[in-house]
Amino acid sequence: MTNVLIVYATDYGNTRRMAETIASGAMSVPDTQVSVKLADDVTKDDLIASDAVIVGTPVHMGSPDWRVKKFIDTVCSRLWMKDSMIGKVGAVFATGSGYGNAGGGCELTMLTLLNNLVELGLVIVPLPKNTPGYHLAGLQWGPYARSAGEKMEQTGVTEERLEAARHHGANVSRIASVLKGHDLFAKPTPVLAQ
Ligand SMILES: Cc1cc2nc3c(=O)[nH]c(=O)nc-3n(C[C@H](O)[C@H](O)[C@H](O)COP(=O)(O)O)c2cc1C
Repeated sequence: MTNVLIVYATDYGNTRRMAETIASGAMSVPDTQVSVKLADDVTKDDLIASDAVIVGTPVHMGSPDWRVKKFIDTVCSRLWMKDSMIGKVGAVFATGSGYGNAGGGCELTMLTLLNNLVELGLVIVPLPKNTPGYHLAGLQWGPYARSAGEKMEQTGVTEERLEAARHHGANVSRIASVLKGHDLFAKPTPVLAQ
């Protein structure tokens, strides 16, 4: 069984909708168990039990939601210190209103999260540009869905903007199932470890 943990924060439900869509994509892969949790509720044990962690956030002033950052600083950091997450799989997603139609900081937001996941030693799953739905809601870093329309009217995340997210979940699960159980990264020698 491959355990996929999806962590997110939300105020208005857009990022939750995306999290649930990614979960449905992951669950479409046989032998996958998915847990979807608010960043505030995730424990150290949730992370240890996972084979893949997918972190999502609304874009807030060009950066991740503070609750996601709190999760990184309080829960992930303890495992970072112990090297407990090295070799698991990681991925990100985001929603935003995208003021100016140029993303409104979504790339910086996703890169910030990816940087945190790389710090943990996770193997990152990107979103290839030939993914169905990429042209509407994709970036190479992961799915990014606008929750507003051309005139900044609040449309919510529409169904067509969720297609890439569904594939992202399935991609992560498939990749985690292949990597799971393999100990591939170099280890410190006993001398260096002392
Ligand atoms: C405090 C705050 C700051 C925001 N800053 C940005 C921003 O910099 N760029 C952007 O595209 N959208 C921004 N938004 C819009 C949200 O990212 C967008 O509405 C998102 O889909 C909300 O997700 P949620 O429904 O999961 O809370 C901001 C929203 C709030 C509440």
